[in-house]
Amino acid sequence: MTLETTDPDLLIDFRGVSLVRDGNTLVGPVDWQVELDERWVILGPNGAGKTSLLSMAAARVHPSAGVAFVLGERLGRVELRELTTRVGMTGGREVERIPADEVVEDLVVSAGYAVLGRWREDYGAMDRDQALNTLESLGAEHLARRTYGTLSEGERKRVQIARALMTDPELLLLDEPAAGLDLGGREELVDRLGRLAADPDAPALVLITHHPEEIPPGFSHAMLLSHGGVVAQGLLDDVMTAANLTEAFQQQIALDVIDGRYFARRARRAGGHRRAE
Ligand SMILES: Nc1ncnc2c1ncn2[C@@H]1O[C@H](COP(=O)(O)OP(=O)(O)OP(=O)(O)O)[C@@H](O)[C@H]1O
Repeated sequence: MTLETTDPDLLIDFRGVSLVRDGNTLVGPVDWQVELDERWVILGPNGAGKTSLLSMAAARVHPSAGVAFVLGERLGRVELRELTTRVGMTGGREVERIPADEVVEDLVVSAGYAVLGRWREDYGAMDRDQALNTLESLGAEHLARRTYGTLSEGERKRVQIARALMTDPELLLLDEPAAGLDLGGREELVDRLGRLAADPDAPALVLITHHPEEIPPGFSHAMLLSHGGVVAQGLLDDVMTAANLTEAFQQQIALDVIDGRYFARRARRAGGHRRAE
């Protein structure tokens, strides 16, 4: 591949990509390729550069250095706005601007028109059906007539994902979708995202999380970031090791895999074991 072209099977093709602000490198240089049917998780401590990397994949910002293709278009050579409608993203600033009195169905259906808090008369029956189907796929169809402000945090997260899916994006980026959820809400969301990951018609997925417990079953690849650099990336099982997590989080981490899920904790020092009575 030349600097001007990318493999058509790659939805994200980053080569030596960095994002620099005020002289500080927030992330990079990163080489990263995401294929059509891949489901990626990006994991790393606070400030590692996860959101910075995702904002370039979302075509929200241009890289400061390197060559970046998103959905076959080279960032810097294409109007970012042309790409943003093809990439769904949740967890960005837009979420804070959702009016409390917005009806859930309207919120989801209006995604196709990239508007917030504005109900248009000309949404067709097909749009409404698609919105209800999308809500249903996330187990949220019963919330369709509720106002957004009355929803629990877990319900809001599912509605936000439904809104992001409404435009049939080719790539869906989820920035900490389980943040702020209680145990039940987290497990419900992990289950829904696992089903999305298993759906062959679903877009390619990239999910940011701080916690291995939040990686849904069916995710295929992972990238571990620390201090703006890549600690490891590749197949999920190869990347999710105690040694890699220990390096990324700069403390001794022990890791268990139970029912295809990862559970991490700080490793006990020898002799430090106390049994619960
Ligand atoms: N516009 C900016 N100017 C300067 N520094 C920035 C800017 N945006 C982010 N940073 C810094 O860049 C680093 C990476 O931020 P980023 O939000 O990408 O990390 P993150 O891994 O998503 O963190 P978190 O897990 O806490 O959300 C942080 O140290 C942050 O303070």
